[in-house]
Amino acid sequence: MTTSGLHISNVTKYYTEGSNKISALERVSISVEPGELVAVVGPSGSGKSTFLSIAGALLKASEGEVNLNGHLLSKLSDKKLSNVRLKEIGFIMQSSNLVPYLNVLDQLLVVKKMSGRVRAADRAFAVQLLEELGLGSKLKSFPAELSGGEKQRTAIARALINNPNVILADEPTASLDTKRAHEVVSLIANEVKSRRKAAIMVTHDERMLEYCDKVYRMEDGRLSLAEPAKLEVTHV
Ligand SMILES: Nc1ncnc2c1ncn2[C@@H]1O[C@H](COP(=O)(O)OP(=O)(O)OP(=O)(O)O)[C@@H](O)[C@H]1O
Repeated sequence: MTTSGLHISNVTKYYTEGSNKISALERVSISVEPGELVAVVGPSGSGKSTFLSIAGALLKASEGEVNLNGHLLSKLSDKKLSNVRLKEIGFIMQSSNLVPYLNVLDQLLVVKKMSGRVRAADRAFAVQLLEELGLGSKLKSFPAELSGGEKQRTAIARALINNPNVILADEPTASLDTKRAHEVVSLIANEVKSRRKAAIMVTHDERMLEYCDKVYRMEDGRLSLAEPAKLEVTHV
């Protein structure tokens, strides 16, 4: 039976700088089930980017294991890892990173093209996702014609187009005002619930924690479940 969701066990990551060994993560463990949105908060330099890169198969753990929807990442070749990244993971980054010369619909279809042919059903799914995210009237608009919130919503739809099992979001509200930030994170939460994705969001933004099922805190490379009463979010 395939293990669904994202399961990270005892992951340690060392960086070497000359003769120095820097420990960025220490025996980090977390399980995220389908339909769950968890937040990771913590001060700058605590290891959040390293953690998200390892969860997203962009960086290898020094020790420990990542099980991503049944794939044990330490056992995969680089080619298989890039396939896992393309098919199993949707990334939402701080800035939407849209291609300036593609319209909103094509931003999604170009991702589909990278993993094969674009079928009529793919186009229909892309339109459905964009409609769900309130972009039904913007299919032919170019990034320069969109607001910050619309760009980020396009990035959410793009993260979902390959129907990945895991969503990883890195400070998705960094460039948004309060209203747009709420809109974007509540849409991420809705998609995670309705499409049963296992999702992790790294955030400095305290206002967004209400949308999350669990909040973890990263401190000096160690990850722990935050008690709501003790939660302190560090702003940078
Ligand atoms: N490529 C690298 N080589 C050496 N040390 C690194 C490298 N990347 C990160 N580090 C170190 O690992 C630790 C964790 O860094 P990381 O970027 O994961 O933290 P972060 O919580 O994401 O910080 P921020 O919120 O500022 O992005 C820090 O001490 C950092 O200096």
